[in-house]
Amino acid sequence: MIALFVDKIRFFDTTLRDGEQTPGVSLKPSQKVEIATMLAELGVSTIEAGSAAASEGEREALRLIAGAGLSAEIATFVRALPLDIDYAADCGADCVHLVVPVSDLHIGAKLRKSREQVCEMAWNAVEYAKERGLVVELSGEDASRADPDYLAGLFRGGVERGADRLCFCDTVGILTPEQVASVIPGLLFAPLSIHCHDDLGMAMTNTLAALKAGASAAHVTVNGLGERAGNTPIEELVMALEVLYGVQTGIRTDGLYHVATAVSKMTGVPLPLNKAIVGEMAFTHESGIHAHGVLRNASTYEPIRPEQVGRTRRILLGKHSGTASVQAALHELGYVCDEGQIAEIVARVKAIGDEGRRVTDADLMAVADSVLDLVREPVITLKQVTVVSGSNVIPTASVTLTVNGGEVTCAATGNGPVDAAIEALRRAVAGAGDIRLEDYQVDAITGGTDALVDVTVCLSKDGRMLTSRGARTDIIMGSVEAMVSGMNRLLEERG
Ligand SMILES: CC(=O)SCCNC(=O)CCNC(=O)[C@H](O)C(C)(C)COP(=O)(O)OP(=O)(O)OC[C@H]1O[C@@H](n2cnc3c(N)ncnc32)[C@H](O)[C@@H]1OP(=O)(O)O
Ligand SMILES: CC(=O)C(=O)O
Repeated sequence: MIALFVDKIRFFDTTLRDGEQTPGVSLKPSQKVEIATMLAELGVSTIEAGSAAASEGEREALRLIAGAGLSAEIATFVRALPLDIDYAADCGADCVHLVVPVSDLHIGAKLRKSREQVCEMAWNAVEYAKERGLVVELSGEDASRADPDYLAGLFRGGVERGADRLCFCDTVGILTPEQVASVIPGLLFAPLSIHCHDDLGMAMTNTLAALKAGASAAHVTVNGLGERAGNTPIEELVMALEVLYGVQTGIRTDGLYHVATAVSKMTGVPLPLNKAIVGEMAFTHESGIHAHGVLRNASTYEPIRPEQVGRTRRILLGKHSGTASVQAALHELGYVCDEGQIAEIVARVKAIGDEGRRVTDADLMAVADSVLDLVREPVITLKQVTVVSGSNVIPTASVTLTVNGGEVTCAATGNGPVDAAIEALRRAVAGAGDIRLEDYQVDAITGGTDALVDVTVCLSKDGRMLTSRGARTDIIMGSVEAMVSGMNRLLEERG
């Protein structure tokens, strides 16, 4: 374990300010309130809810979040201007993140002012924010490229005028941990935060280095969202601190995945598959040797338990699978096979993988049925599907199925034709079981508008999950095929 400077680290979450500065991301006030509530429940100390000066919508969000009675301190970004500070106070913020450019580049090229003028602006703003009853976190923007003596003087003067906390911003992500270790100890005139950007992939490393060198708070965002390459991801920092440094962060780690997926959905920024902690593959295993090890003892290939961050382990089948993982999947699906049958099933699973395809549960069941010579009458058969969609109609689908021998016709509307068709299918089988769509993924196997579309769905019934696929040139029929195949498997008698 490496000792950190303070026992209790504060997490200043800026998902709703720097995170929302991710180009193309824009949240409605109601979405901001939803995310702020989740962040407070997670246990962060401060939520930077936005930039009050930016727009009426931002002020509306700030008013709502500040009035929501959350346990976290509510902050807003402000420039060193009375107007911005007035917005913050009038909206009910607890705290201002008062940002002042401190490098000669930013002072000269951007503000076109002198070092002395910027000090004056910063100090006047601190005094004014204190008069308005706000907690002040005085931040040095582009501090990594500032003259350290000038920065120290500006910070010291700010604290003398009432600043409660300070923040060192590595605005363009150019620090090294060695520079952090040398500069941070000279700036501890008040509790100091570190705000890192990930332009060179160093945000996490530099944040940890600052916490070792004397900083007591880390600026973080969910999923590492933020300007350009983003900021330090809360999920990675919290888990690194807990697991590698033995720090009790006070963050409810089992809520991290829920917040990550909710933020990804609301911002429209997908989670990279292989992202640490929250990526889809972070607790998924396919290789035979890994799956075999994990099935005997999960620690062999998992540094932390998935449940610690609100996740579950998955073992996927494909061309890298071995006997142990195929056997475990067959057992889970209720099949009893001898050694020869398993060897044949493993060979056929690998053959599907060699064709470049994912192996779903329904694929495995089809292979197993064929190897075991099991003949199953399908519970449902599709007789027809009709979909209407266009510029002036609500997407509507009707389906006719035979379900356990009886004919059922159902219709539904949806957000689009696929959604309508899936809902119509769900309604048509409702008498046989409540089947829910948990996940829907689509890949175009070839380029162009005539591409073969590969749809994978994850369905659940009574807590049992199952994946299945459909592949057609028509996305609606590919989706229907995946649904019908999966529903059939979920409705079959097991054993
Ligand atoms: C590193 C960071 O993440 S900094 C935070 C970035 N966040 C944002 O920009 C929030 C969203 N921004 C906005 O909505 C708008 O830019 C506003 C409302 C803040 C300002 O809009 P405008 O008044 O039209 O100004 P514009 O965006 O063109 O330029 C920024 C102005 O702020 C000034 N400024 C920039 N930083 C500061 C500061 N810390 N303190 C005081 N003034 C500042 C600039 O000098 C410029 O003013 P000038 O044209 O008089 O020189
Ligand atoms: C303030 C801020 O977001 C930065 O300097 O990066």
